[in-house]
Amino acid sequence: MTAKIFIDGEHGTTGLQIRTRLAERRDIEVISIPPEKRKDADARAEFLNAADIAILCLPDDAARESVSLIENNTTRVIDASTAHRVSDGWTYGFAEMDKTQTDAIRSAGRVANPGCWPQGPIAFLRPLIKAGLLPDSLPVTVNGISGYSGGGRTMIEDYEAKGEDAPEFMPYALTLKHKHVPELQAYSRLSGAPLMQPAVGNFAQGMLTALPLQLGHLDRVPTGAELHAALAGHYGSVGGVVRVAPLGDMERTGGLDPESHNDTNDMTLYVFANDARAQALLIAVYDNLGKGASGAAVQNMDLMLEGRD
Ligand SMILES: NC(=O)C1=CN([C@@H]2O[C@H](COP(=O)(O)OP(=O)(O)OC[C@H]3O[C@@H](n4cnc5c(N)ncnc54)[C@H](OP(=O)(O)O)[C@@H]3O)[C@@H](O)[C@H]2O)C=CC1
Ligand SMILES: CC(=O)N[C@@H](CCC(=O)OP(=O)(O)O)C(=O)O
Repeated sequence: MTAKIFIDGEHGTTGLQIRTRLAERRDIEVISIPPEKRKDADARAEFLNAADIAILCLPDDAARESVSLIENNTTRVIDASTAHRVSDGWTYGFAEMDKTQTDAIRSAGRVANPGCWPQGPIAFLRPLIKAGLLPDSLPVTVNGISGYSGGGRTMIEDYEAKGEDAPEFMPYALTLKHKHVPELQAYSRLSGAPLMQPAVGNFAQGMLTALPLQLGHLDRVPTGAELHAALAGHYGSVGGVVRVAPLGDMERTGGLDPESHNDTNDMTLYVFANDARAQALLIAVYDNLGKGASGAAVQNMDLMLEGRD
């Protein structure tokens, strides 16, 4: 039977992107709530309970409300918000992070779609810690830049109103309490909280995340080639959409254009290193609305459909 998909928040930034990605699909039926009823809890409950998979593209509180409105045990959920990413009973929707994660998503009833910022750092840290090349106690700082669509409708309207007067590069999360720190720590398997220093740029879409690593204090310092080989081995064996670029020995590269992966679900991991100084720099490039949000949601939906009885 054709699976019924309900996108709660279909008219927002993430929801619209998912709608577009599903537009040509004939193997599923997207059931859409009339726009004027999109905040009517009774109407949402009806659609949520009629769906085989509900994809929540809502603010956190509304996402929690949607889950509470589901009264059956047949509607499966993908939540794109931050509400359930480290909650019991939820499967983290980053398929490539472990060999077992794809199967876990296939059979899950509740999938938390990852935040855009943590995905790059987790893509590096989880396999490297697992391989024993980095300790879980490593002090980690993440920086990077995202297009303004990462802030949803309000930020998009704000940047588009300012046009060229909007700041080109604006660091934020200055309280050092960014909402993605808990999932980044949990799924990287770090023992301490990473320090996140995100920034938003005056471009709509696309992002990169960077992990500069000082490794000189480690008992055993991994070389850049070892870090690269471990990542290439991991992503070569898990399948999926994460690709490892050849080991970088260059002053600069156009591959690090944060907009270069726009409208795809791809992620490319770059490793740069100065072994003599025991330093490495790990950079991930992806689309905040692709692998960072809507692309990952569709990837997770497809895995869940494969896992249907
Ligand atoms: N943009 C991005 O890059 C990413 C976003 N996310 C997450 O996805 C979720 C959606 O974000 P995004 O699409 O950017 O946000 P938007 O603000 O663009 O869209 C949110 C949508 O939800 C609707 N909405 C708000 N409150 C309610 C409610 N109580 N009941 C029903 N609908 C409601 C909004 O309607 P209205 O506009 O009329 O208020 C809007 O259509 C958020 O949790 C966000 O953090 C995750 C990863 C990346
Ligand atoms: C540029 C910008 O503001 N980006 C958003 C993150 C978008 C995102 O991933 O939000 P979720 O946690 O809902 O997944 C921020 O840093 O708050």
